[in-house]
Amino acid sequence: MALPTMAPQRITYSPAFTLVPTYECFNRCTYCNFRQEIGQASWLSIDQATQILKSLQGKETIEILILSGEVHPQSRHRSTWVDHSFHIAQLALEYGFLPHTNIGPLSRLEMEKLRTVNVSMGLMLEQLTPTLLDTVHRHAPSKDPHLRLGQLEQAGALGIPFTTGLLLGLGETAQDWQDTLGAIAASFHRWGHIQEVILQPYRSGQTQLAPLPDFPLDQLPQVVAIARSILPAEITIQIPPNLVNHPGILLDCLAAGARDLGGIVPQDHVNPDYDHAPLSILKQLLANQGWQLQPRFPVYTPWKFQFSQEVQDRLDTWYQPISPDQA
Ligand SMILES: O=c1nc2n(C[C@H](O)[C@H](O)[C@H](O)CO)c3cc(O)ccc3cc-2c(=O)[nH]1
Ligand SMILES: C[C@H]1O[C@@H](n2cnc3c(N)ncnc32)[C@H](O)[C@@H]1O
Ligand code: MET
Ligand code: SF4
Repeated sequence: MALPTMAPQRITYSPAFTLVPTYECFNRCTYCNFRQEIGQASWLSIDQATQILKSLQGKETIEILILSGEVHPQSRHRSTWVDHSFHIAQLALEYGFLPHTNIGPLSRLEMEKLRTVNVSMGLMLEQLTPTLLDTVHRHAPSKDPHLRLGQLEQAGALGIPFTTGLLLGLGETAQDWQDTLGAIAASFHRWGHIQEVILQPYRSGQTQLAPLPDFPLDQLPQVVAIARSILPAEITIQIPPNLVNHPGILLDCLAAGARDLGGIVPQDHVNPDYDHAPLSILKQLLANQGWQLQPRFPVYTPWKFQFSQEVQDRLDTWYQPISPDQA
């Protein structure tokens, strides 16, 4: 008798493109390969953004990921920076894409403004332990864990679909992983807004202020298993395949409960030294183990959230109405 064949399990990714309002950043996270010194980088102009968005139309891109260096909350340039990020997201919507913004911690008013032009937003919690404020985050006020946890709460109170995550390998302990994951789970239980948690292994690059040893990739499947046991089932665990560039470990992470590969982008601006493998290679690798790689939107359950009319109209163009004979 033939054994019943298992239907292939779905693994998702987001066909994305990253736009960077500015690489200038007032923080100095010692591991960052993205930031540039203030006054040394030009900002992305609206004209440049328009050209890029036009060139992406009609291809596979769905999500425009807006990642930025940060302007100090008390700087007189702060509102210019927030407004600029707003206009880039608005432009992305106009050109037919679904924007997701992660530009650092925001005041309530700033978050309320940006939500009107984003389908989801994000901020990595990194790690909850305050000890990192004496080491890698000594000169990064935005990485205060209380400030960042407050952002999860603020996004929850505002009902914004949210992505967060852990940066692994900063000098934290296994207990710190559990504490950070526990705090994310607690915020989700209060508000129900966290859709995915990224487990991002630190990988060194060419331009960080102070290199750290790489996070030992062979420990990642164990971290995925811990995360799966702490996080509610509604939260998807995401791992970046360009940083987890060892096929056996990538598959072990899926076996341990990771179900998403995040934004697959032509160029990862945060980790410019780690290109993504071609999609066809990833698809085949996963298919060999009975996993089916499929694109997804940057918001998982849009019917659970309220959006601005502008965002809702754009979402409606992507979500095909279900016809009565399909229902
Ligand atoms: O390609 C990347 N996408 C990154 N993404 C995007 C992510 O992979 C997903 O595409 C989006 O969250 C959409 O759901 C982030 C999103 C966040 O909210 C916070 C941090 C990151 C970090 C990265 C990153 O380093 N590289
Ligand atoms: C956008 C997110 O990218 C992550 N990030 C910043 N620098 C690195 C690096 N060298 N390796 C991996 N992730 C990094 C941080 O977690 C930040 O919040
Ligand atoms: N500056 C933001 C943060 O660290 C997002 C980009 S990091 C490369 O949260
Ligand atoms: S990780 Fe983000 S906050 Fe830290 S220096 Fe880089 S751009 Fe700035």
